[in-house]
Amino acid sequence: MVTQTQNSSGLLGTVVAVQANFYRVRLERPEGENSPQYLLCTRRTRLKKIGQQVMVGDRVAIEEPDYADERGAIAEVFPRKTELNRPPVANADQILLIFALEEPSLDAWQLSRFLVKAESTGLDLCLCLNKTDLVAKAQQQSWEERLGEWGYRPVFISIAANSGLEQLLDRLKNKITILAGPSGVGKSSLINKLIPSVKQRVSQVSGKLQKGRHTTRHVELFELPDGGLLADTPGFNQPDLDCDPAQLAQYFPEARMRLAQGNCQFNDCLHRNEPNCAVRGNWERYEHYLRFLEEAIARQEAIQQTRDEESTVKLKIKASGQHQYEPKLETKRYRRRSRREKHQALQDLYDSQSIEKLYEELEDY
Ligand SMILES: Nc1nc2c(ncn2[C@@H]2O[C@H](COP(=O)(O)OP(=O)(O)OP(=O)(O)O)[C@@H](O)[C@H]2O)c(=O)[nH]1
Ligand SMILES: [Zn+2]
Repeated sequence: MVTQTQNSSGLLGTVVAVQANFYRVRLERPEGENSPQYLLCTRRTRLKKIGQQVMVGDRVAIEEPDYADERGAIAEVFPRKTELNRPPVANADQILLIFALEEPSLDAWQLSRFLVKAESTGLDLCLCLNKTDLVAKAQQQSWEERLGEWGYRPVFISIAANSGLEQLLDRLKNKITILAGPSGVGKSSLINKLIPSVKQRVSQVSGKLQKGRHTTRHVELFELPDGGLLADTPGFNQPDLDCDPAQLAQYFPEARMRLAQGNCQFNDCLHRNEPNCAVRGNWERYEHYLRFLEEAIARQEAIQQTRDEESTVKLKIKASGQHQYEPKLETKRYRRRSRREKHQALQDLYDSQSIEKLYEELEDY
């Protein structure tokens, strides 16, 4: 447990953008009306030494604020409620998954894949369907019913027609939300709509933070007008399902509900052909489950195989270009020497006056 820092300023904030060694921090309680709301901070050496990373979404304590220059130093990172690696965001409360009803047409398989991926993070999930202006009411209702069977109650919006946005904003209030969804569904349009003032685009304030904007590792948090932060992530069309096959059923609300009502005969049931399975049945996405399961198993097997091969064989490429695996010879393992041991070795070399050896040692010291 990290205790509150002893720093005199008692200044707390949330990291809203990270780029290289700089962190843009939004202050919780700006000092005064004219003092800055954001400080560009570095990370204290002490944090580097203990390997404490700072992520977007982290709640931090700041030392030595320089309001004139809008600079500061992060002295402490508070324990995280949640932590996601891809995208790298700390303390996120939920994922806002956005799809369009048309342009591009809503595809059940693609939607299902994104839903499963989102469920696998363990964060809450809010599904939003955009572009209601492009479909007839009946089509919207049919999706509403269908998704209800899947276990989801989507928020229907039209950014173009300005509809449903109040309801959506309500779901985002005072939360850290990660925005995700395929290309072309309206993610950028939504950000522009919800955050009308360009000034609120937190990373635009600084040239330094702007550079990495469209790289996959770059995440920025946008401040919502009524409180709350929205993390923009790059669009992707086919999320990889890299989850544990045994966990997959937990990422389908329909399967979760069946497992809550009854048990499978076998504890390690994968819900395929096993006898007395509580999950197998006549529900629409059962075929999605089966296909994703095969994918997750294949992925796991491929990883295992690569590991096995790496540990026992090495790839040799012959002059003819032919690839051949050969058994690996036992590699000599070097034990990492402690600093004290290294120091002693240097002292010995110095004493023996072997200058060349001494230089060699100094290079990796
Ligand atoms: N008809 C209609 N078009 C919309 C709506 N919302 C967004 N669009 C349009 O959809 C297109 C794609 O919107 P973007 O906001 O760029 O989509 P995106 O999800 O950010 O796409 P990527 O940047 O590729 O990830 C644009 O031409 C928008 O004008 C809507 O509610 N109705
Ligand atoms: Zn089962």
